Amino acid sequence: MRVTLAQVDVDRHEPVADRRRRVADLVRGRGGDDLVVLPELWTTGAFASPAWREHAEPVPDGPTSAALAEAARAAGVWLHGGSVPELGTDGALYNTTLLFSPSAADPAPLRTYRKIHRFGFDRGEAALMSAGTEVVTVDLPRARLGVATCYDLRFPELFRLLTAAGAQLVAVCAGWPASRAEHWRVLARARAIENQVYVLACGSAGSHYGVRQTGHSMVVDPWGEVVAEAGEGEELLTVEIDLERVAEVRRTFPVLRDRVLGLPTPE
Ligand SMILES: O=C(O)CCC(=O)C(=O)O
Repeated sequence: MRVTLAQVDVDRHEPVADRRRRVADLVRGRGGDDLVVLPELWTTGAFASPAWREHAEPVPDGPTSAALAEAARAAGVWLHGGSVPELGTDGALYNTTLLFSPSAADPAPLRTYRKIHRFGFDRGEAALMSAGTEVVTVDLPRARLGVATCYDLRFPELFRLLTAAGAQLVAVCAGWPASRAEHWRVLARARAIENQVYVLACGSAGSHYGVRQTGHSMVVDPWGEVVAEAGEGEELLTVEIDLERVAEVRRTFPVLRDRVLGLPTPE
């Protein structure tokens, strides 16, 4: 399975509409991939709280959903479209991941995940956005993908629920600050090791609203090895994933079977 993490530079000086076009073009060029993953809140920037409401969009009737759905179909790829500030029908804002199937004939061409753990303690996202409540997995043609966003990475119980729901890969879109780059690296590996899943951790590049981004998107295998890692700038990180590796690690080192507190063992 060929996966590309698109570590987009989210510069506040690039107008949102221009970046939307640029990213849709980038996706359109990814024919041959099985899955493309974008970062968190890449239209505005993950720390651009003053701009979120202005650029919030309804889902699925907003401009980013339309542009990405078209691009995913044109490229014939599954697309994890990172996340956008969603304007809910209740008037609230959500940090919402958009996942597109390449087929318009799919009965559910767009699935969504609203970020559960909001960052900022009592400021920023935690104050301005509402929390999602649903744990989401999506069946790709050859694998079950779990979905998490940025700060969610700090909550192992979410990843355990995704694993119990059968996820073999977990995509984490992020806008992780460079000041905590080491946490990004360690937590992505920890979530992969403890759940024996691939972690596809896609961050953004650049600097916006005074927050320099970590970059360093990475693909971590179910043994915790970093199989590919980006630098700090905008970059496409493409990697071939061997899904057999999940079964192999779980078979040869069956730690998930030894859990005594809680959830059922995944298949
Ligand atoms: O947990 C962190 O250190 C960063 C989280 C974050 O930036 C976010 O969720 O937007």
